[in-house]
Amino acid sequence: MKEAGCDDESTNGVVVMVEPYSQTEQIQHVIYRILDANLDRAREGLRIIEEWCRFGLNNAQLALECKHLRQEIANWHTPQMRAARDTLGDAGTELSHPQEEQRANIKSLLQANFGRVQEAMRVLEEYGKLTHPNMGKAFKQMRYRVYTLESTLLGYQRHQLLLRSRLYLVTSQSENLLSTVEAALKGGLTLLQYRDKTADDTVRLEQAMKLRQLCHSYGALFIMNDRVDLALAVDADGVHLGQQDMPIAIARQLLGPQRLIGRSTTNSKEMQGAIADGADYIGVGPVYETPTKVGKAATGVEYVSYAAKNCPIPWFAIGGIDPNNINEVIDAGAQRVAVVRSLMEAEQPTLVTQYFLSQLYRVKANA
Ligand SMILES: Cc1ncc(COP(=O)(O)OP(=O)(O)O)c(N)n1
Ligand SMILES: Cc1ncsc1CCOP(=O)(O)O
Ligand SMILES: [Mg+2]
Repeated sequence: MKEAGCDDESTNGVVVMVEPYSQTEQIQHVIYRILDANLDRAREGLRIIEEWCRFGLNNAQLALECKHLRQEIANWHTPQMRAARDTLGDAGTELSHPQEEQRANIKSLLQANFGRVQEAMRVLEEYGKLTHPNMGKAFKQMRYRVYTLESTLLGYQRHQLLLRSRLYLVTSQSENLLSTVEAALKGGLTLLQYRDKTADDTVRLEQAMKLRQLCHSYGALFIMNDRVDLALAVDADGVHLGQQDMPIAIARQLLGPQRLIGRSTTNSKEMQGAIADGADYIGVGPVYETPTKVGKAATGVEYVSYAAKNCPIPWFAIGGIDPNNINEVIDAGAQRVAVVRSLMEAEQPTLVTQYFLSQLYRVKANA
């Protein structure tokens, strides 16, 4: 800010005090500087997000929304705001937080930039109200568009990762729960379901939270078995629901469109129902009888062949699948499988994961 009253000019030896900037002008100048800095900040953040939508996800629609937002922001950037810029005199240019120097992965890079854009828009909304009657309203609307963009982008990334996942580990109770899961993640696992039918909710919550963090640190998806409430509580990527669990429509209302919902199916009728209800993926089985699901009749590989010909959404053959019969399941048409004991009871879960994946990647994915 210019110091008030310090400018003077000499005319014919007579010192004439130049009218200092009025207080109103000084404040206006400061507001323009704030608006200028935050208009730039919002555009820069959006550009970083746009590059990922365009080159990382090949998603023209999301990239276009970033571009439209950037253009709309640019329309508010007036010459007076640009003229108020004083980079050398800006005490904030040297300030940076250690967290800004590090980004663990794309997810945290995107999160940081969404945060930056939303913060800048909030500043523009508030200070904009002092400058133009419509600026506050315009930036409020844009801020909500950015929230929607963030949630759409997250949902899109989840679906993409689901499509890429060939192996699904469903957990069982184990003293080595975390180390076994981590070993599988090291072998390339990208999809995990936490399943514990008997533990207290306090234990489930604690384990689910740890597993979600672990999965996300490896860039894998984390799904909660049976419980929509726990899925929300630990910010899971989705939930797996059986035929006796909550109806998909209600789960969808609670979870929103961006989280994944899986459904168990044992026959064509259940498969068609799950698809009609909007499941993101289905379980197909138990293919073989299994002590993990006592009393549930095996469907045989015939149902796997039926799914291969008729299921348009991602599906996972499940039930009694192990390294000895995986090729029989693949020959029946499976491209994705889910297992419990084969990994939870493996001596070397990393190697078994790698073996399963090597077999499953031999076949091309359709859905
Ligand atoms: C991938 C996958 N498929 C099927 C199931 C079984 O779900 P459900 O029938 O609800 O039985 P429980 O797992 O709740 O005992 C599953 N969990 N995952
Ligand atoms: C939960 C579930 N649903 C159908 S089969 C099954 C259990 C599969 O376990 P395993 O891989 O140990 O046979
Ligand atoms: Mg269930």
